[in-house]
Amino acid sequence: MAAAAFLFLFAGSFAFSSHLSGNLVSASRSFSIDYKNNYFLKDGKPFQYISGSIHYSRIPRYYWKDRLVKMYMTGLNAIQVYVPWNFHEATQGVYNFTGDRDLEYFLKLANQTGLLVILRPGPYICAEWEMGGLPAWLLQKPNIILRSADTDYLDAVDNWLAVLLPKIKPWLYTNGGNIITVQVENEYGSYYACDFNYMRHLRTMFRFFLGEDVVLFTTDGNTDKEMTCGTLDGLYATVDFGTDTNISDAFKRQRRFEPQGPLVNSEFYTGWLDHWEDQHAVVDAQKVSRVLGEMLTMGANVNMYMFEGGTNFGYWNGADHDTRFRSVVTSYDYDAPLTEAGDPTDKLLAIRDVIKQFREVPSGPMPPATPKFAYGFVMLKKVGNISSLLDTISPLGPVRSEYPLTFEEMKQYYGYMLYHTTLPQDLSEPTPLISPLNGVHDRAYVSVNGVFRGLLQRDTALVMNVTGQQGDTLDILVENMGRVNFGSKINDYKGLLSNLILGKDTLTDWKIYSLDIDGTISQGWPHSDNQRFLSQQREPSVGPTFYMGTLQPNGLAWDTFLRLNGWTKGQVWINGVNLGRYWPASGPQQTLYIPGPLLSTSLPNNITLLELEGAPEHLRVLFMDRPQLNFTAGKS
Ligand SMILES: CCCC/N=C1\SC[C@@H]2[C@H](O)[C@H](O)[C@@H](O)CN12
Repeated sequence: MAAAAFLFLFAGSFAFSSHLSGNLVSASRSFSIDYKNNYFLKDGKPFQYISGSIHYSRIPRYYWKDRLVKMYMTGLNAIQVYVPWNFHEATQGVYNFTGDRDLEYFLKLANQTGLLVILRPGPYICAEWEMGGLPAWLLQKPNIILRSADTDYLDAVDNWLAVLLPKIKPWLYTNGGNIITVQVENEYGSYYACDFNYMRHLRTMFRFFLGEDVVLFTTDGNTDKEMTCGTLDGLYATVDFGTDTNISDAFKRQRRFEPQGPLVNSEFYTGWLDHWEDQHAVVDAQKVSRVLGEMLTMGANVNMYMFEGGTNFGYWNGADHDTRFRSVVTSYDYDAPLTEAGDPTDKLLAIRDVIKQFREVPSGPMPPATPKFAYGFVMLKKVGNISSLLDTISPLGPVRSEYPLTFEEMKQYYGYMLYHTTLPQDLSEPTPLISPLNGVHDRAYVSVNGVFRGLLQRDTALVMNVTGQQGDTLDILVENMGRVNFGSKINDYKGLLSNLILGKDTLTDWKIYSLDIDGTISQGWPHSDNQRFLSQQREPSVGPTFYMGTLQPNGLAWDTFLRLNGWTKGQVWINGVNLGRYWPASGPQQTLYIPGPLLSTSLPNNITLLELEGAPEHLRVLFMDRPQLNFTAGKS
């Protein structure tokens, strides 16, 4: 970025850094490390933070204050917050800090609630978030080396940080705000690149925009290799570990890299994440509170990951790829002290009892769970299968290509894409349709002449049989199930990454439809032209099909949970808002959380479902007043 632009931005940020919300900064505010006495100093006095992770990107703005107050009433004095780059720059060069993306409003609410902030702006954040927070448009540059000194990557990072960091600077504690420390990158030691030029570049950028005073730190998993590649002079090294790690061993490892200074566990796991088809992860509350007490007794600073998990709305869930691709579920409940819906749990009460032994906990009642309502059953009706609705959801029509193009080549980064071609010859016998290079990313729903025939799936279903006649249509809907957010496979391209072979024929001459489902639904479809569907038959379909229904208002807009009993897998929208993926056929998640503020108290609430495989005969959905999981899902 041009030096003049930097200087302009720097001067600008300086002009605002001298005060915040009209209050001149008193000279005594400071937050630093006392290396002699091994603790943080806040305004010159010893300070131990007891913090909890909360992600504003996973909670509707309306509920931010509710969650923050509950965290404060638990006795926390700080929160830890990620900034997902792709949440704010989904399109390159277009920045969004409004509504549910209003970071500064979130910081202001935390400040008003009496909570300090440990900010983690990445640029990579992991977090079971799509591509670990990195924007998918980075993949436009073939062979880009993410999280490295790759110039294409660093150019994009510099442009992003030049927008984000000046917004953060006025919120630093020394400038009158509540941000006490700032993390650089995220568990970099776990990443294969181990590129110190990259980490030095980030350190330079953070210092340039945030100044010399703020405490910058790193967090790494608990092995020497991770600490070796993840740490850097000038960035205070911290560790992360859960209840099954020996605390002394963990902090001895931190001491090998920080012989002096405060002990810090930046991510003390209070629970864990869930993948589709896996068992629901839980962590024992008594174990969490006991280990927390042991660390606080040692004088350690602890951040509990997560304290409030929230939801992966829309397409924001991430994925893992160890032995195989595993997509993270829509709920980020994380078995955390506050549930996905922000309800206090016994785990929270146990943690509060521990914190009382170390600091004064605010007096007064813990705010109660938000009210939930069981609105009951709603009958849906079929709108039509995807192939019959392309005029509506793909108004620009197809891109023709000899061979398949990826989502990134089509410049659509999330959701679904339709690949259309025709059968090259008669197939009277079942003929294998195969992705020899495992190129289906991630799940493909295959139809012949509009009739659903089955699916292909990354890593686990590379072949299926097809029959038909020459010239029959072959429609393949490909779902991006969330980009890998950890490890070397985060450059996770989506779509049909390589050719499909049918029998001995390589399939060619594709029509590829970018699908703007979210944009179309947000403009009122299909409810806006429901005359067209009034006579719509009720019979369910198999294969990718839209359904619609209406939840009649009852004067209440309370939280509720959508149960899709008998449905298979798909996506759901309510009043145009994408609630996320459902997959009750696999679990463990069985319901989708619907925050009450998304509902209307007086107007019909529009429900739209994209069922990818098979709908139940009854076409019913159920609004319940509690979540449901199936604990039997997944491998034994
Ligand atoms: C064994 C893999 C460890 C990967 N690290 C994880 S899994 C859950 C958490 C979150 O992703 C968090 O964003 C990471 O920093 C640490 N962590």
